[in-house]
Amino acid sequence: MENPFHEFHVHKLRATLNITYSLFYFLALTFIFYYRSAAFFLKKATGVLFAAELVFSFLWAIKQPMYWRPITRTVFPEKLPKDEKLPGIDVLICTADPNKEPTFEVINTVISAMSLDYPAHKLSVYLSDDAGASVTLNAMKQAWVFASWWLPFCRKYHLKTICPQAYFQNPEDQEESSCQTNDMDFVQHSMLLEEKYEAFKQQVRSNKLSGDVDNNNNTSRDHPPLVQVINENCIEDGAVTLNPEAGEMPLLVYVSREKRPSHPHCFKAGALNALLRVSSIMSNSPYTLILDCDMYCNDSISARQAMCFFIDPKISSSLGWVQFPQKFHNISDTDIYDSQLRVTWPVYWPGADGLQGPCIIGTNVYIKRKVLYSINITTDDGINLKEVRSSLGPSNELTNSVVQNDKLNKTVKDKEVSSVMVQEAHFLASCTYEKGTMWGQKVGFCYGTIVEDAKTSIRLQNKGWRSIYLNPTRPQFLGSATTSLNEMLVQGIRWYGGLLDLCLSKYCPLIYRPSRMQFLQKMYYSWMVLLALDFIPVLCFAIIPPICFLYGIPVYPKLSDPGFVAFAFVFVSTQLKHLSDVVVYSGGSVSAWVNEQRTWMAKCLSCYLYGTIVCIITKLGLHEATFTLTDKLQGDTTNWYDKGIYDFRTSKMFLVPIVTAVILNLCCFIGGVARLIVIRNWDAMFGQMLFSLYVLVMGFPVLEGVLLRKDNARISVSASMVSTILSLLLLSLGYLILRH
Ligand SMILES: O=c1ccn([C@@H]2O[C@H](COP(=O)(O)OP(=O)(O)O[C@H]3O[C@H](CO)[C@@H](O)[C@H](O)[C@H]3O)[C@@H](O)[C@H]2O)c(=O)[nH]1
Ligand SMILES: [Mn+2]
Repeated sequence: MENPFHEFHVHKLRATLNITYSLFYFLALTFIFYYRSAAFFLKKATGVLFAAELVFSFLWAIKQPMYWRPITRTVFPEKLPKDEKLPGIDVLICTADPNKEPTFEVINTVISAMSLDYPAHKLSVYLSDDAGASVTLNAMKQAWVFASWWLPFCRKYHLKTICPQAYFQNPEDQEESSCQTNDMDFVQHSMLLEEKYEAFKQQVRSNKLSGDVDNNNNTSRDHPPLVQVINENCIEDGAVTLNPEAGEMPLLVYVSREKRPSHPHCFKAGALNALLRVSSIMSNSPYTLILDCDMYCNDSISARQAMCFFIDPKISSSLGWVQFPQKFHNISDTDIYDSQLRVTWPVYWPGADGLQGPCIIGTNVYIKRKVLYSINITTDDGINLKEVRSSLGPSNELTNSVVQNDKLNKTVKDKEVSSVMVQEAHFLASCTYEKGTMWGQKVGFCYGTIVEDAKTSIRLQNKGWRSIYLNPTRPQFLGSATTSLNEMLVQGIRWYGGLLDLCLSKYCPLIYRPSRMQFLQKMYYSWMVLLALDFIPVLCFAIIPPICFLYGIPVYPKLSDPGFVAFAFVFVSTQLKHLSDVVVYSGGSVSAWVNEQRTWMAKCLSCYLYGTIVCIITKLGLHEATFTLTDKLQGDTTNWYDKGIYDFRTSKMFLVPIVTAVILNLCCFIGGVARLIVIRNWDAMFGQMLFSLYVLVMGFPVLEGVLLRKDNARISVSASMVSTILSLLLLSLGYLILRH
């Protein structure tokens, strides 16, 4: 074999089918344009529809390259060199609010990262706590004690489920491990650990109850920096005692950067940059693993898997990051909101991998440290010290470590972090440190956005850094997905609004200069940042054809007209393509496909629409961008989600466009069919009738929520009223415009 560590496979058949499909689709679109421009001046309605079709086609076109070279990868971590030869890794984890992000879960993420199968002296774990909460700090200390028992257990039995909470909650995971070892010793050891785990859990919980007072919102926005190395020296007596035979443990550091109301804190990017600096002067590993606090390591092997690429001399010099997918532990069977983003991981991201590499998605990603320090890819010949210093800021320690790191894999790994170092770390975590430096611009994660991951990726890929996507069968990381309509919409507005905002800046992938991105890769990135604009065609298609149907105005060719075929092809094949993405490539069922269609329509009509609006008013300076954390506490919302019933308890504003579209189509469908029965021009109106019917089928849960349901998660009467009034307004407006 040519390459010992990894290999990849281009799905040639899939690619060929996709390219052929794109070609036919393109021809159909061309015909539609021809048809529309011929009839352009004849009717008012088709003019707007034509515009919507143009936007639709453009968005379709920029998405296509993602289908043209899908690749999947396999790694052989067992062939990696000996442990001494492996480079160090710093795990950087962020948390921001102990009330929305349960401390015990955050701590489980930390422990799972400490338990990665990697030499302990080459692994360091840093937690950034933006709230500066003492509960979190205390929990870290307790975690250290518990880890002193947990880590040897994981090592001894080569545990895969290295996150304690997951291990003790899922009996199958324990069984799987015991099958591997199959001995009494293991069972006893596991029971001992369970006792320690329960005690640890109680301790963290009771701490939280007594510690609530000091975690109000004020302290979270206004607190001094605090950096503390967690080890046996800072442990007070507790319910669990330290394991005297723990063996070597990874370095564990708690970092709470300084926050002051007068200083912008730049959300997660600010937190990560502080972690980058602090970790630089301590462990200074050449690689980092970025994790959200709600994403635990679900397997111990990911670090070695990532190294299979970084260590390969053929690709390592231009490889910036290795991205793993975001998978979730709280997905129900029906997954009505497509919370798992089903198609993204087996279809889109392998496609992006074939085009010089996927975007960073903020978590589950191994990034080469030097990439983030903006040291040019090509600088083999010396670094300009002065330049480095002026961009990194006044700390000499930091400059030195960065330069060292770049020269060779000289991981100065001294477990004894000196007090001088800790003092310097406080300086690096202060909120004035970045003043006058390049942090957030050319160094570290980018500021001025709420999607720091996408913006940073665009910057780095334009500089020529490549990336790799690895999607192993066993999910390496599991997180908590948003499982209520409200959470999903709030998160969606943040994502898609934030992405669109990039497109209206110099970071727009199509115009960014200078750029080393290839053309198809630019298209992939444009597709991503322009996702929100899908709402334009969907909104138009949901309103214009049905209203015209009601008033008997044809907007599509007659059924007997050959032109009908082009429209029918586009509509039907779009559905079939998506169906095949869901069923053939993502292992979903037909009902999963229906759910995805529904979710997509709901997203278009609310989060894409509002994301665009928020983006525009932010650009106009009428609104300040904020990072609204997702709620990781699963209250009674989970119940509805698990039962597969839509939970419509969200703001009226989000619901109204969705409900209006469905009510409008219902009215138009009933009225239109009545008219058809009288006038009998089926031939001319067939397309429109079918289209409205489709909207109604997809919108059925909405109709149910308005008309049939009596529970408290139904669509509120007021939302239904507003939507009905709005539909009537649209119908009257349509009447005025179309019939006069
Ligand atoms: O001021 C902040 C805000 C957020 N976070 C952390 O950022 C992470 C992501 O926040 P979350 O509420 O979980 O948002 P998600 O929408 O789930 O995050 C997704 O989207 C983000 C970009 O919008 C990416 O950064 C994330 O990696 C990606 O998982 C969490 O660990 C937070 O603690 C901070 O540390 N400081
Ligand atoms: Mn999250």
